[in-house]
Amino acid sequence: MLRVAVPNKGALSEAAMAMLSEAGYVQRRDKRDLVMVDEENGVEFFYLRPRDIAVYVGSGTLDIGITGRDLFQDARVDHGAEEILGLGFGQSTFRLAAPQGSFSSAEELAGRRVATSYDGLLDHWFTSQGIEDVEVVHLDGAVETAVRLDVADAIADVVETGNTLKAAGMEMFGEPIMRSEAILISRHGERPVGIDRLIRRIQGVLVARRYVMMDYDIRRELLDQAAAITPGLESPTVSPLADEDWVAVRSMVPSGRTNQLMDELYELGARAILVSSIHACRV
Ligand SMILES: Nc1ncnc2c1ncn2[C@@H]1O[C@H](COP(=O)(O)OP(=O)(O)OP(=O)(O)O)[C@@H](O)[C@H]1O
Ligand SMILES: O=P(O)(O)OC[C@H]1O[C@H](OP(=O)(O)OP(=O)(O)O)[C@H](O)[C@@H]1O
Ligand SMILES: [Mg+2]
Repeated sequence: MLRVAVPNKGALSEAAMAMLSEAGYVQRRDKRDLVMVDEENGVEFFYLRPRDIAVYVGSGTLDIGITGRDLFQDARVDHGAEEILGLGFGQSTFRLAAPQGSFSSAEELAGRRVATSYDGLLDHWFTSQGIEDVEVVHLDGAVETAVRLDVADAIADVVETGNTLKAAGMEMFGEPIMRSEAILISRHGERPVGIDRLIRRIQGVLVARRYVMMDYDIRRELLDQAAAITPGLESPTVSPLADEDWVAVRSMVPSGRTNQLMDELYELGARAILVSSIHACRV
């Protein structure tokens, strides 16, 4: 059986389970369940702390898992596991922050103390930037309070809306250290049975979420121009209409651009433009 790691709580848990359910896998109903066997699909799901998932997959105990890119880089098991796919949820940035007016660039942190829960990631980043003698202070959470309590001069933490920092009287400075989202990770090189099918199913969910189906009618002589607006994944489907001067076109388009594309098509002369959502797909 394929052994899959799923975040058991925190910011990624619900969305990860929703994505797996959408991909046709059975997920646990009770939050206390640690393992769920999906007999029909030949997959065993293990519900683990997202921070630990990189370790399980990196060591080869589990075949594939969902975690955060920031957590994966923090765990530094890159030699054992690799990112296969960004999943488009759990988006955040990892940023430096300090009480208003304290610092304006990362370079000013040389010789200072910076608190974080992501010390592996932060240590590595300071080294890569050539910023020396930074004392990285590890804290388990609630990092925003570290400066007020004088265990650090600045912090580095996950920022989603920025509300937590603002409420703590802190401001961000410097460029983001990294941009994160939930990712699928697996062991380098190995392809256990069933893994390709799971990846394909997840890719199907991503495409179904990111694309919609667009249908329209267009005069035959304008088809090339219309196809350039909606090229589809491979190429649009073109069907004849009873009126030989017109054709019907069907194409997948990015869901975020639907209205712009409809405007462009209408202005070109397309009519009966319909948009429908994609329930599931395999690309
Ligand atoms: N608003 C957010 N707060 C925290 N993590 C977020 C947020 N949005 C996205 N994430 C992502 O979720 C992951 C962190 O998950 P989680 O919150 O479970 O970890 P944790 O903070 O270490 O755990 P806990 O808060 O339970 O101690 C990271 O990959 C992070 O980038
Ligand atoms: O930018 P925002 O939308 O405000 O979200 C980011 C905050 O959320 C997380 O904290 P969490 O609730 O996980 O607590 P923790 O710090 O104890 O992990 C993270 O550590 C930030 O503090
Ligand atoms: Mg947290």
